[in-house]
Amino acid sequence: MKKVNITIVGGGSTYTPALLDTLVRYQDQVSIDNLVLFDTDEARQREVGDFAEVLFKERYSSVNNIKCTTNIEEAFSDTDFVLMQIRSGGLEMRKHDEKIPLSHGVVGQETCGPGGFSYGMRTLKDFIEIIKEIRRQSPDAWIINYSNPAAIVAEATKREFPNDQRLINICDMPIGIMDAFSNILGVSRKQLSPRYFGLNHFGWFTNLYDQEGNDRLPEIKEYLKHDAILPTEKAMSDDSWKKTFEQLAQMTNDFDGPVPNTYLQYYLYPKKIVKESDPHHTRADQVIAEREKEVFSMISAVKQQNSTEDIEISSGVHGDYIVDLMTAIINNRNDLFIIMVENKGVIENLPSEAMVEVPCLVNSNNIEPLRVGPIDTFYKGLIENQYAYEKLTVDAFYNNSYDAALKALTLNRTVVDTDLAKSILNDLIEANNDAWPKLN
Ligand SMILES: NC(=O)c1ccc[n+]([C@@H]2O[C@H](COP(=O)([O-])OP(=O)(O)OC[C@H]3O[C@@H](n4cnc5c(N)ncnc54)[C@H](O)[C@@H]3O)[C@@H](O)[C@H]2O)c1
Ligand SMILES: O=P(O)(O)OC[C@H]1O[C@H](O[C@H]2[C@H](O)[C@@H](O)[C@@H](O)O[C@@H]2CO)[C@H](O)[C@@H](O)[C@@H]1O
Ligand SMILES: [Mn+2]
Repeated sequence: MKKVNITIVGGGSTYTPALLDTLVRYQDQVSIDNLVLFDTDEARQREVGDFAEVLFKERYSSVNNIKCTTNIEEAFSDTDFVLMQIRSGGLEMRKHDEKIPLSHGVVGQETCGPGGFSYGMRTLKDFIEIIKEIRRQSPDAWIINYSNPAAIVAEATKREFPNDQRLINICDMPIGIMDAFSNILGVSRKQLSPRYFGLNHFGWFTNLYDQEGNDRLPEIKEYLKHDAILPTEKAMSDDSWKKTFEQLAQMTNDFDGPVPNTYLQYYLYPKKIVKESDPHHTRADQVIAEREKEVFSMISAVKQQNSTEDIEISSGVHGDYIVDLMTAIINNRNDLFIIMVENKGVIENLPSEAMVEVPCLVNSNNIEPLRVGPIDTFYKGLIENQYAYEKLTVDAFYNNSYDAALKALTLNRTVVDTDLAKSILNDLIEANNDAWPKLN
């Protein structure tokens, strides 16, 4: 098997230990030569690097070299795969993204509404610079991006790198949802083949075929008429994720048609979401107190005993999905993944240039979207509105345009009112300061 060099950008991410664990578990499918962790936060990355040393020495010792660097010029030479999971501004800035909109009575969320807008403006600044450097050092590397807000990132990267066929934006939410569905159906997720359409964090399942070709989605819809579906993953076992999955039942029953992604709750029930949010303690506070703390305690425990034995390296679909995609490319498998791609007629009655999220067949040379065809008025209307918001956000970034930013936020279903959009935007500008381009 050909050996590959892998770089993880956001080496200090809370998701990196589980991703490394997945790479260890998949060593019969992907053989690693050199592994690089790149992060701007040296202390944070050192911790994950120390963890990697112990993990690989114990369970994957054939890896030639593991390097940690904060020097971007050292990160990408001769790399084959770059896996990206950066959080520009960290969880501290996520608090502002969530709390500022909530202080105005608007949904405060990591990737949706004004919070996603704010996070997007920060991310693009860092992200584009990193991709340029990757392409300077390793023009043929595959770049698989998880960094959020993925919809905004995908729209910007399409504009900035229009001919780059090896830059892939993905999200694990659809398969996180599929895991929960497969649990109800008693079928493993990998035996289910989804049909899905929309934008990132803004899509719907239309079918869920099993290996005999039967569509099992009607069973899910029937189930949701009287029972809630709960997340299956440990990473999603807390109350806020349970609540999110519970809302899926109402969303599915309120509208006749396909089954929505859980993220649609922020757009379809914004008043309810705000009412149930605590503007002083948001998801960012919870992640800092829980996931971040747990991951770094786990690392301390591994370092202390110099072994991973009997220590649970909390994993979920996140690591598996990115590595499954990587191995489908390496091994030319033609497997199906839900990916963000340029529409180009896949969803017949949406703009050709929209970055849609649809099932695609992936092999060593191609990412081939499955045709969706035309979609119904309700979904078309929602998606066109949301895509206009995404485009204007990217316009605001590239043109340093306050006007485009105001139009983006006014269009967003979580805001709507212009005066409200203006107040939120002004507060976000102040909080983000130099982390955003200056808007004129
Ligand atoms: N697409 C998806 O479905 C999906 C799923 C889960 C997480 N995510 C995303 O993954 C990312 C990581 O999440 P997290 O909770 O682990 O965040 P985190 O803050 O724990 O980790 C992110 C890491 O990125 C580093 N970083 C920030 N800016 C950087 C830059 N310019 N260059 C290099 N490194 C940089 C930080 O120092 C930090 O170590 C976020 O963007 C999150 O939204 C996406
Ligand atoms: O609020 P957070 O930081 O816990 O999560 C936000 C992310 O939520 C989704 O990711 C899920 C993922 O789908 C699931 O498989 C598991 O790994 O947990 C993640 C959440 O912890 C979403 O797709 C991401 O885009 C969000 O960043
Ligand atoms: Mn996602």
